[in-house]
Amino acid sequence: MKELYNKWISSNLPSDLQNELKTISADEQAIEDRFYQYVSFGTGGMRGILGAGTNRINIFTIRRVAEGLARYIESHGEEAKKRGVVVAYDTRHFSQQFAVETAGVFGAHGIKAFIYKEPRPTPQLSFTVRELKAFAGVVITASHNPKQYNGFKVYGEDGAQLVPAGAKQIVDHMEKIEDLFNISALEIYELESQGLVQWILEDFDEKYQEKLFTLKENGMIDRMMNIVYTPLHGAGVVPVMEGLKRFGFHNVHLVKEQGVQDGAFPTLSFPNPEEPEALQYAMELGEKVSADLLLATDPDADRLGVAVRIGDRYEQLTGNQLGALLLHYIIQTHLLNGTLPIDGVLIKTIVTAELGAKIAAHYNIETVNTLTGFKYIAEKIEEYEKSGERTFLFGYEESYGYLIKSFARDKDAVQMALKVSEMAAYYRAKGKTLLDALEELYKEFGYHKETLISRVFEGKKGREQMNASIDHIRGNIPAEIAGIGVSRVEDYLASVAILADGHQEEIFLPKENMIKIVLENEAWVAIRPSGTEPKCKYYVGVVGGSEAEAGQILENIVAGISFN
Ligand SMILES: O=P(O)(O)OC[C@H]1O[C@H](O)[C@H](O)[C@@H](O)[C@@H]1O
Repeated sequence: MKELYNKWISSNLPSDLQNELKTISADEQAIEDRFYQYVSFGTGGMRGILGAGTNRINIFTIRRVAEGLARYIESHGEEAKKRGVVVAYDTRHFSQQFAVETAGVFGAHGIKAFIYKEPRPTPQLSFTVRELKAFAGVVITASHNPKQYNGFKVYGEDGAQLVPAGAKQIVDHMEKIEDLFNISALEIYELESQGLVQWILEDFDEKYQEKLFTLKENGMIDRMMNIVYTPLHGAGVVPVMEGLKRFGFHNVHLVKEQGVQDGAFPTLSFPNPEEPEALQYAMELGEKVSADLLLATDPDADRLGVAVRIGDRYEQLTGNQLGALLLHYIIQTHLLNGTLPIDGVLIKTIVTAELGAKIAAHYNIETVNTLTGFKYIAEKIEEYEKSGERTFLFGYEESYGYLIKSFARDKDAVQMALKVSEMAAYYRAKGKTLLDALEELYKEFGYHKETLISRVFEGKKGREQMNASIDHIRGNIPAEIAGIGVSRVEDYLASVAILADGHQEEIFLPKENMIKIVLENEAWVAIRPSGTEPKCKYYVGVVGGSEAEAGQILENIVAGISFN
């Protein structure tokens, strides 16, 4: 470890990295943490803490992944190189610099880069890859992680994040790179003079807006809806504000403090719309202006958080709730317009609640479940589009990711900010809030309640402990939880589901270290290691005949799970 450290500190490093390494010269643990591995390439590409070392995000580890991707593109021939790569970035520290660095590495391979001049959302990048028929896409972002993080997401030619098979090829190329201080990268003036870079912005803003506008449904809806929007210092601000205006919403209030693009995220510690803290400024402004609806997008605007006014306070919706509401609304508008496809399909992840699936079934719409990660939803969209087998209606996951129109192939918080506003206005015109609409769904399909419990397992040792803990669960499946019998156990690593009578069914999904236990009362518990954070995630979902009953069942099940 010390050898690597010495190699780094004696290299020509930018001063911030040099200083960081100097200050930890006597701290073995800090050195080990920075050098014991390369930042891994997981669920959403490469994501990690900014700083010096192989296990940090810095220009060298960025060049390494860019080089791996460049070699992967090269392996697909001249045509792929010419089609090039679209590069976008969010507002984080170093995001723009890393984007330019990435283009420099591509340039050294003769691969053309189309770079956004300003921070733009991840779904806009996805759209642009498709629009330009580029071979790949990159977004420099760490999504909703805190300010200390950054990362590198990779997109394929269909505009979707790479699934493991593609990612593995890039990792194989990365592993063959011997010296990360020796990766060639062209300077920007060289890229420009050789025609290897094209800056993009307004044209694609406009094209994206035109596509977004296709989401707008006709009909009389209440345009006076009072909306507060916060981009949480991120890239959502331009397209969301413009899109809302074009949709006809004029009573929109931007949270000014968080409308400022700033990678320090000075007003909050987690720019994650799942966190109640992320909506705090929006709630304060909402109270001042009496807003009906609060919207929050994360720094790369792929996730959307929503809160609804109830009396003198705001209630935040969960991803499961908003997903179910959106699906129901989409189906209703299709029914009104007579456009509901007979082969329509809802795509959701296995850790997403079943309310959406029940609504879909009620309207004879099939639900397809995928592994966790929007990339798997996108993979299915592509598959159905190519085969013509089914018509994509809606895709969503509990972690605040949703997509309606497939011009983007990642969760799109911009599409959703517009659609949720339209949906809220539609209900408002009927004298209802989104919470009223949700209550109606609960009455019809049962009160669904979910929770997510995370246990942190830091470092190398932590990962081993976490895997051991999941293995332990796998080997000791209980016969009941909180007195309720187990009816089905799904082991996604063994690709098998075992029913209470011992009957077995094969699971046709890629293997993943995940277990789902389904109980006799429709409740379920799923356990999986996070692919983006050092955490083990326990997802729990229940159904009850009333809000109180569902709450009680949930409480009992959580108390009945043994977290060893
Ligand atoms: O649960 P993790 O592996 O940490 O991933 C966290 C989230 O990352 C992305 O946003 C994926 O699209 C989600 O499906 C996933 O829930």
